[in-house]
Amino acid sequence: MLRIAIPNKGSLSGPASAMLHEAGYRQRKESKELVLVDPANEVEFFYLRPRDIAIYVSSGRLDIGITGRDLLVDSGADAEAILPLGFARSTFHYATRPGAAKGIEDFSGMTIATSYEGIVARHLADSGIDAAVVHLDGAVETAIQLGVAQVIADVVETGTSLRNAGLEVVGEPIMTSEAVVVRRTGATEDPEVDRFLRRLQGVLVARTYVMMDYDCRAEHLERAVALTPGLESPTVSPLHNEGWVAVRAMVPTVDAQRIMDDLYALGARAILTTAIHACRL
Ligand SMILES: Nc1ncnc2c1ncn2[C@@H]1O[C@H](COP(=O)(O)OP(=O)(O)OP(=O)(O)O)[C@@H](O)[C@H]1O
Ligand SMILES: O=P(O)(O)OC[C@H]1O[C@H](OP(=O)(O)OP(=O)(O)O)[C@H](O)[C@@H]1O
Ligand SMILES: [Mg+2]
Repeated sequence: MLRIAIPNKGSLSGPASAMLHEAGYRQRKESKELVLVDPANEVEFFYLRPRDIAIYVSSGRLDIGITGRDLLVDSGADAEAILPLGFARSTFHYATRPGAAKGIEDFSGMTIATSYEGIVARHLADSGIDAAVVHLDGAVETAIQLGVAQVIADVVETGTSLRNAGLEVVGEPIMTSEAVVVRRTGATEDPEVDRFLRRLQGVLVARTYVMMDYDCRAEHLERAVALTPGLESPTVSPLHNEGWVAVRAMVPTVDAQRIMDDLYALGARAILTTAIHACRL
């Protein structure tokens, strides 16, 4: 039975459970459930703190887990990201009060508050900056107002928390992050893990693509197919009306409306898109 670590709280928890549910796995009904067996799919889910997940996986006690790339790097655990999942996207930045530092080189001698000491200590060492790091569990933006630090290093998504605290970003992003599936570094191939990854990839594709069907005149087919090349190649079937064909291809959801306009302009008709609920490519 595959043993999988899942975030039990925070920004990663809801979207991770939603994705697993979409992939056909049982998920817990209430947040106090910490272990859940899904016998039909032969998996066991362990709901753990996202920060601890890479550590459990690197120990070999659990086969794989879902966590943030930043949490994986911060932990220093012997685990690697094997599939990006496209949610909990964020960047990791230094920030100060306006004018307190022109660049990160001005941080020497200052104190930096963060929940991600591992990332920050390594970045400072790599940049040759001698600054003190103080660990805080959260709400790090307030550390400057309360005089605990002159600089913070924290996750930024919309930037609202920084703005509300009157802070601004200094320097380039230290890293970008999103939810990832992690596995112990160098773990051997496992068909059960591959099946799990294929299911999640199916959800990612279903979320990113729609199926498009349309009819067009045979003489316009090449130009139409150039607009809808599909993932491998579109399906083309003859229509009862001579000189017309029906075309079916997957297209990226974000481009669907523009492609429909372009197909219509080419003379295609009965242009339909339908959602993909699940797939294996
Ligand atoms: N506002 C946000 N938007 C997107 N991703 C975020 C946001 N805040 C945190 N993350 C991501 O979520 C992960 C951190 O999850 P974690 O549960 O430790 O923190 P949290 O979501 O801030 O919850 P908590 O309230 O427990 O601090 C990291 O990968 C981080 O990049
Ligand atoms: O750029 P934004 O959209 O404002 O998002 C970033 C904020 O979200 C997270 O905080 P969270 O609300 O999880 O609280 P925490 O600081 O206690 O972890 C993160 O730590 C930042 O503070
Ligand atoms: Mg947080």
